[in-house]
Amino acid sequence: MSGSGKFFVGGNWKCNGTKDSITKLVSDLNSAKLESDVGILQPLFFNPYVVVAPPFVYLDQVTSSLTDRIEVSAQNSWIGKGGAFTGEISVEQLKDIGCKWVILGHSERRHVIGEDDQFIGKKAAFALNEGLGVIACIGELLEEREAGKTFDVCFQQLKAFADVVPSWDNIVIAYEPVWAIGTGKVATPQQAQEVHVAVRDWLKKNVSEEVASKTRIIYGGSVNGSNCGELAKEEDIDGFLVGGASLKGPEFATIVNSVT
Ligand SMILES: O=C(COP(=O)(O)O)NO
Repeated sequence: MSGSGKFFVGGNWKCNGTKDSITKLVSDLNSAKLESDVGILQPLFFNPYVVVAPPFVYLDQVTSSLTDRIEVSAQNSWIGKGGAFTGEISVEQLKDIGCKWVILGHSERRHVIGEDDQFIGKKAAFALNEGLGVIACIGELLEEREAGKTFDVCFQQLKAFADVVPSWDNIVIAYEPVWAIGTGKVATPQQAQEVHVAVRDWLKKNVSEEVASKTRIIYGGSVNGSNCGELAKEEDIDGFLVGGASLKGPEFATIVNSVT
């Protein structure tokens, strides 16, 4: 744990759920025992910072029913002010319904939808300027890792953020190797730690020592209630961005509490 004090656990629900299933998931989360409950002073110190990211259509349902121990994130946002942009959701609309965060640059936006580094970077800059926190995703494809290009790819994606963001104060970096997402093939603690160290070192060399030390770098890719403990022990793993396991309230609570 190196980042700014608090372990950060995000739940990326992706394109999953129905009104009923999300009502049940929210109920499970509201009744879960989370380490962050430990005393009101706890949030000032080392404890999980918890965020969940529902699909757009359920954001209002979740923000209006979820315990205030957990903050809500969008899974994407538009690159500028609202207006004639059919199908897009603006940052001001997300803030209007109580969103505090937005996930940007997720590999599914990069490799399924086709968003490029610069487009993602500009979205992040706009969201940050408008007061949302950004969970900035980076990560390599299997063939890129096998070609020894993991660091090159991650640094290129990082640079696209660094070139345009106004500040790093409200950014959490999520390292999510694409080959580990949804595959059950979780990175080993050593594999994840190696990239997290390289990312922190890149921040130190290209942004500042202060940003490098305070920015939380979280891991995503097949995290579950069984493997989270070993991963959480790594010095530079500051939390998780959880996909599939975040759709199961009790298991997500286990992951949140893995920091103890
Ligand atoms: O995409 C992910 C990880 O998904 P999984 O946990 O299902 O591998 N987080 O944003």
